[in-house]
Amino acid sequence: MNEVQSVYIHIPFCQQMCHYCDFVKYFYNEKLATEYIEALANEINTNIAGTKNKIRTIYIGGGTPSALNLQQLRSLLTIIDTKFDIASCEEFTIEVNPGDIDDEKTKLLKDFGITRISFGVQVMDDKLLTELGRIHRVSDVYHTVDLLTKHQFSNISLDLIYALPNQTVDQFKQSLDEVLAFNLPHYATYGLQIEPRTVFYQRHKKGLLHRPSEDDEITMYEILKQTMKANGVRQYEISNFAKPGYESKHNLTYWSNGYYYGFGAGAHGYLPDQRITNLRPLPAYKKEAMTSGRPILQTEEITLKEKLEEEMFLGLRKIAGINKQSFTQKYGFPPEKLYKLEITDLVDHELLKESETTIQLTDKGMLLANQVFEKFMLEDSDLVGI
Ligand SMILES: C[S@@+](CC[C@H](N)C(=O)[O-])C[C@H]1O[C@@H](n2cnc3c(N)ncnc32)[C@H](O)[C@@H]1O
Ligand SMILES: C[S@@+](CC[C@H](N)C(=O)[O-])C[C@H]1O[C@@H](n2cnc3c(N)ncnc32)[C@H](O)[C@@H]1O
Ligand code: SF4
Repeated sequence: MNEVQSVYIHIPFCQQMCHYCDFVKYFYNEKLATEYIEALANEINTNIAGTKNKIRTIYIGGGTPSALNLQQLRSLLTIIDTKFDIASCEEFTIEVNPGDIDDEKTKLLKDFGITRISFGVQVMDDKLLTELGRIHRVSDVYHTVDLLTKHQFSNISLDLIYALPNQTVDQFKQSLDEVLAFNLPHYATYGLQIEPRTVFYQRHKKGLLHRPSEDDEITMYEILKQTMKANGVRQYEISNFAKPGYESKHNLTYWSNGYYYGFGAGAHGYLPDQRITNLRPLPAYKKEAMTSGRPILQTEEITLKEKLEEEMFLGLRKIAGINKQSFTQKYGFPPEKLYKLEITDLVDHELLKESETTIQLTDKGMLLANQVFEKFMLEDSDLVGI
């Protein structure tokens, strides 16, 4: 599909700075956030002509979109509602942090046609939450699930992080059982990454972070996969699990190498053959968004070589893997034409499995995904004669 399917909108404000997080975010401040929504409106209006444009998915992420106050949320949703046809949109997600929404905010989200909530829980243990620098507590999780249910939100995705400092395998199991008891249709579960520019990174460098062993992390991932399966929540991506029909359509745009707009500070977009990265610092973003409406840090042309590499890295993240026929339709030749040796080698090492129709990661391949993806990097000379 050669058209833009999705819209991502970034809200870079949080009530807290979690110790592990390096996404684009600032402490929430009412004035700053109001100015930001104005800048965002200008960026969207400059880049999207007309009104009620058809789009398959919209995702408001952050930062913490639910940190905005009622008026700011209303302004944001009004801009989106003017520019995009929400009624025909297949999935409209907003990220919500536990304890951040009340009756009024939840009703507003419902009234504006939001269909999916991505809920940032991380772990069901007050001590571990405190150590992560989170401000919510387990009781907030229960309260927010009740509120969402009361307002008839049923398409909820819950985020967990595992392999946290001081977390045992048993504690992880307990968190998993507790969130599965909510019986939600979607769970995203990430192994903790230690990112530069975070408190955890500094502690890690000083040897002060007590992370679980690699074996424990692998055990947690295996428990995760087994427990989800036993509960009828199917793995459809390395870190994502859903009941049938609830796979995230927005994220599937990313993993299918589809096109999307990215609006807001630090957001990235992928438009036909161009990757666009927005300015990250808030003052620079605001200034440019208010003047030119194009607050862009860089625009990169995506060459065929990069497109093919990304098709493989992103496609293999999906449990369904790469469909050879779809690949051939898109590029005019099958993946084996370019990657025959690599595929054979990875199959021999039990990192990939190949059938007539698909190429997929094995369970072992999922644990070593980055090593697999590396093998699909190309040299310009590989494309000669293609
Ligand atoms: C950037 S956050 C935004 C959503 C929301 N503010 C929250 O905190 O849940 C999106 C998700 O990324 C994941 N995440 C962020 N930093 C991470 C890290 N260093 N390692 C693993 N997962 C991380 C968390 O699960 C989080 O829910
Ligand atoms: C880590 S994912 C979590 C998705 C969630 N588990 C779900 O299934 O809905 C979401 C985060 O990725 C980042 N993100 C997603 N799309 C983005 C884009 N186009 N530009 C910049 N950041 C993006 C945002 O920080 C967002 O909070
Ligand atoms: S994890 Fe979420 S709430 Fe915490 S700092 Fe990152 S974006 Fe903000």
